[in-house]
Amino acid sequence: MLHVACLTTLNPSTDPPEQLLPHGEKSRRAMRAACFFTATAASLPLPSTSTSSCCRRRPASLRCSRPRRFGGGGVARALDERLVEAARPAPPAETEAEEPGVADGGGEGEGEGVGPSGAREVEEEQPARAPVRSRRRQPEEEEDAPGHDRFKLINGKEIFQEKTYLVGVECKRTGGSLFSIEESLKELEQLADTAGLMVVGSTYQKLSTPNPRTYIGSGKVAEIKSAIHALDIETVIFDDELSPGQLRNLEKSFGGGVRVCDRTALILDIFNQRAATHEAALQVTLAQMEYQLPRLTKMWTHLERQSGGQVKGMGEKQIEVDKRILRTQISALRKELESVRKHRKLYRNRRQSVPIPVVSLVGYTNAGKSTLLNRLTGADVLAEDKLFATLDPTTRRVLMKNDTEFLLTDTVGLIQKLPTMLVAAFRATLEEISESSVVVHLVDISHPLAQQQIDAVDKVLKELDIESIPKLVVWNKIDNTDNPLRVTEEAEKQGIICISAINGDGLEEFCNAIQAKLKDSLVPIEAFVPYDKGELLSDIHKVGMVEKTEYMESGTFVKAHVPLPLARLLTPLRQQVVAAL
Ligand SMILES: Nc1nc2c(ncn2[C@@H]2O[C@H](COP(=O)(O)OP(=O)(O)OP(=O)(O)O)[C@@H](O)[C@H]2O)c(=O)[nH]1
Ligand SMILES: [Mg+2]
Repeated sequence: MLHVACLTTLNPSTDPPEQLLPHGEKSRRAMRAACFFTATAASLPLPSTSTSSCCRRRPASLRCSRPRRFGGGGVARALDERLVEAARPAPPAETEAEEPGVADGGGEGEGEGVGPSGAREVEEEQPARAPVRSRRRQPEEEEDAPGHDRFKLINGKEIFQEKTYLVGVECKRTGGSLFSIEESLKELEQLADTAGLMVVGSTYQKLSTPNPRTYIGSGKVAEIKSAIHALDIETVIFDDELSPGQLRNLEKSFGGGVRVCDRTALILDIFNQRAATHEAALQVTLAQMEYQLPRLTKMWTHLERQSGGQVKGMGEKQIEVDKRILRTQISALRKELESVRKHRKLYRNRRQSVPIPVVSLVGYTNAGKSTLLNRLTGADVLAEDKLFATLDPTTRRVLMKNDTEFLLTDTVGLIQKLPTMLVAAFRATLEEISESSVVVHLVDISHPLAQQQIDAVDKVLKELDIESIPKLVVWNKIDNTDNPLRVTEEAEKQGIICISAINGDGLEEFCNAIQAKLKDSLVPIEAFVPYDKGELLSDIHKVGMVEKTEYMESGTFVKAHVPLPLARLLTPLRQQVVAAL
């Protein structure tokens, strides 16, 4: 079971969601705290998996280098605080409600280049508080609590829309980026929206190289700090992956409980929100833990402070303990994932024993893959105008007009700057693609960045090493283009099929093109099928292309193109041809 982990509510069963939100003047911060859920299986001991039906989740379980009093942190924070809770000595009764101190950080570049309101003052400013409890809002609270209108229902869960500011960097040196900085920020905004955040502003900076301490220059840091105050920002998201040190330094510079995270954490959070199966949940949790490992901070300096420095160095030691616990969890998760994968492989092998060719749908997120699968097979896969609607591959049978069939597999959507740990985590899922007979690269041709999206997908496909599999490029959403006729003409010139998965245009041509591609992957055979093996003949008709059949005294002579597994199965009958004729 995938636990819903409220950051300071370590046991959902003992902290029922009915517990009340604080309201009145505490409301804004308190609300952030109260909705601070993450569906990540990040608990100690080893997380188990399956989406919890539990109530409210905090949006974007975005990392935070240190525990906070309110809001903040998501998965990373859940891990941090869990580790603190698991290992901290029982406090005396009157101090029970105290926050376990804030980290001084530690790690590269720590504390350097911070703004005038240094981290320490900011930390001291934060008031002591009672442990944050997860709870549902009571109806009577709805109107009282300022910001109640910022709760949004996403995937059946109530998400608090944090005010978010986006930051990008255009690096002159690295160049070669598929997307311009404006385009990339626009996509980041879509990702933030998918995660349930409320984007209220953005900025970017052109740099020859990113600042190793704060990623952006000090002037930009100051500018963002002003925006944070002016717009009441709660979360700042960077468009590129930040180092643990950069994250910490930025949080210190911005101060005031503002959360800083990066695109990777945001994507991980969306995946976490959307993981619907055991395997997907395991994969996402593993990726999140691996992301978090180098970002664990020493949270134990509160002990050093409390004891007047007598336990100096304890924070240092504790971080090692925390890391060890996390590593143990990671290796247990890997083992669990391995066994889940073994099961799936068994299932796949069974599927391969039915010699129906498999066609994989790949493409940029939101290209319309699930819509196409649903349209062709009557499946009921979630298709919506959000990024990463699909995480798990779904396979369905498509019956073509001439009674031949193939299996169509919908896969997880791809995106530029896909976090490497996610590619690694989802490699096994993506490997299904490598076992298909044809790969369909579905493109949202109505998207202004269609070409960049094509290039980004090709880049990942190259990594998967599947170039030997016949590929069919299909332009989808033709109905959504300004000039469908001109686009179709252009497509014809390039031998590309145009479809509209939503209204069904071009689906017949699509199926014919699949059939032609499949033929490329079929093996020509001639076989003599005895009448008592009639089911083999019907398999040949179903999955192959029959050129000639001749009914003879004791069986049928057939000349056809069939998938390799079936050709193998027919080997003895192929040898009988000579004898039969
Ligand atoms: N106008 C138009 N919209 C489409 C078409 N096909 C899909 N859509 C819409 O595009 C959005 C995304 O569709 P999905 O099928 O979820 O896309 P996907 O490729 O499966 O997305 P991920 O699962 O995120 O990778 C939905 O709102 C669909 O209704 C089409 O042919 N025309
Ligand atoms: Mg989908």
